[in-house]
Amino acid sequence: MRAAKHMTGNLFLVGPMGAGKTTVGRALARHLQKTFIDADQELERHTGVRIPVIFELEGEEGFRRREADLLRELVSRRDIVLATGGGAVLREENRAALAANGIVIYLKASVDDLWARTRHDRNRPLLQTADPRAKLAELLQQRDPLYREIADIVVTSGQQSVHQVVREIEQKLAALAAAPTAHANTHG
Ligand SMILES: Nc1ncnc2c1ncn2[C@@H]1O[C@H](COP(=O)(O)OP(=O)(O)OP(=O)(O)O)[C@@H](O)[C@H]1O
Ligand SMILES: O=C(O)C1=C[C@@H](O)[C@@H](O)[C@H](O)C1
Ligand SMILES: [Mg+2]
Repeated sequence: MRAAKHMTGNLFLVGPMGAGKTTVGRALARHLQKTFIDADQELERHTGVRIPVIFELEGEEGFRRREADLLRELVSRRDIVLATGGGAVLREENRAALAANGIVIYLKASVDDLWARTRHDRNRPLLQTADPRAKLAELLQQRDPLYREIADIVVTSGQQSVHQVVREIEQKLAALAAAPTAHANTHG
């Protein structure tokens, strides 16, 4: 029998800052005619301020609490493509909610690609350090096992175009649908 997570129509993108969750997620949703939601943008819409301001006022802990509250609500939706924040997998509660309520897609990229894609953007408070490239590498090392833990599909976005990444996701989704139990993670 297909697990409940396969029946929700939900696709959850996880992965580090700059992997392309927002960009690929939007294109994937358009392609599959699903509703696109970006968790970071939803938080900004709810609070009326940018993410660095939430970090400034409430610290990372406050941001994580808001993120977990929002995710709890979003995973109950149906037929959405959700781009999660890069640190959404840190809380066990979030990982369980994502794994149980949709197909989880881990978007991977090398540290060099992540750095190239994030270096000019100042909306990522965790990268406002003396050595943001080293921070990206450190975060990836810490979080890669957490992304993998809940991933049904892993896609490397590397040098591929957004269109190519969407096509690869679509192919891997088809393979998963043909043999869901062979790929299902332990939360399914
Ligand atoms: N496959 C790709 N090829 C080239 N550039 C890409 C690709 N995917 C995303 N980008 C670019 O990389 C930058 C970061 O992408 P995006 O904002 O989608 O990442 P993200 O995973 O959502 O990051 P965050 O977790 O910080 O929200 C954007 O400028 C985007 O246009
Ligand atoms: O990797 C992270 O911890 C973060 C990634 C972004 O998507 C935002 O959620 C925020 O900047 C924190
Ligand atoms: Mg994003």
